[in-house]
Amino acid sequence: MTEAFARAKINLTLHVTGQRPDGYHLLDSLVVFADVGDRVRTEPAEALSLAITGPQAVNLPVSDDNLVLRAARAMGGQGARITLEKHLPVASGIGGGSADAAATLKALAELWQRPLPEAAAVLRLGADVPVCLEGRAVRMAGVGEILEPLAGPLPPAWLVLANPGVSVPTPPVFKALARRDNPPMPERLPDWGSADELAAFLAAMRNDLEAPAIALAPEVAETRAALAAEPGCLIARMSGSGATCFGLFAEERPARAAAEALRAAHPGWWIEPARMAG
Ligand SMILES: C[C@](O)(CO)[C@H](O)COP(=O)(O)OP(=O)(O)OC[C@H]1O[C@@H](n2ccc(N)nc2=O)[C@H](O)[C@@H]1O
Ligand SMILES: Nc1ncnc2c1ncn2[C@@H]1O[C@H](COP(=O)(O)OP(=O)(O)OP(=O)(O)O)[C@@H](O)[C@H]1O
Repeated sequence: MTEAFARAKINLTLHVTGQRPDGYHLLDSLVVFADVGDRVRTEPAEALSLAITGPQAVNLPVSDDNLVLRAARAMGGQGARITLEKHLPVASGIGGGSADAAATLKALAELWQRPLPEAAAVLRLGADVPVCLEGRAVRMAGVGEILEPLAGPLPPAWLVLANPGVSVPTPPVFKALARRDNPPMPERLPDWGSADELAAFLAAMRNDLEAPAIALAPEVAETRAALAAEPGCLIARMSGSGATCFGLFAEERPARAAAEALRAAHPGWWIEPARMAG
């Protein structure tokens, strides 16, 4: 049996800087990971099969186009019994499907003793799959295929992730963008010495998909404001194409307290405190 962890991907910034002739958008994004996610387990079997368990399984019926099965097919046509333990909300801007695809590639590469698919095939699974396969903080550019390491390690920090329970499909959010030629981040990213310094940098940056996402799902604005109002929250913003928002905290204790308070105030929301992972 092999197993891989599919960590949530968080876009601390997401600048949309252009559009390719094929319609895909050019991005400039500071991507980190949060220590919360799905689990992919694989066992040898004659045929390829998928079972989905876990608290979010109710929102993801097994289908042939599940990213786990698409990833397995991209690895070659052998058999395996795959179990996906689903914790991340579906279509929520934290790359759950992409993280599952990347975890499946890793778990099957080990089970089948085969190499990973070539970069183009990985990207075809989804724009976020290359960064999820990389699995550490990077500056992401192109349509998601250019991954630049950061100058130094990220400062220790905690994230509180909050999703108001609305699923937001990605294509309409890109479509609703007012401008597609927004400025990128500075050419050189600073070497942040603390969570406060990181927050100050983020405050001058953007997620360009936030305004179009709020136009489609106004709950995003409420979620961001609820996080921002929690004591110790240094900055709050939407991740990816939404609707999940993150709050950045310097310490574990206020992050956990914020998550508890938000759960009490919004029983229908998905809320998780997690260490920010570099
Ligand atoms: C918004 C982000 O989450 C930021 O990390 C990603 O760019 C989206 O990654 P993803 O969900 O893996 O995206 P895909 O499944 O490849 O694409 C979904 C849809 O999003 C749009 N899309 C995605 C990535 C990109 N660079 N430009 C786009 O315009 C396209 O309409 C595409 O049909
Ligand atoms: N294993 C999977 N987990 C989640 N969604 C999946 C999976 N396989 C296929 N999908 C489909 O992919 C779509 C996007 O799911 P995902 O959870 O990755 O979105 P997201 O969090 O918005 O991603 P991103 O941050 O990359 O935009 C959903 O509509 C879902 O039906």
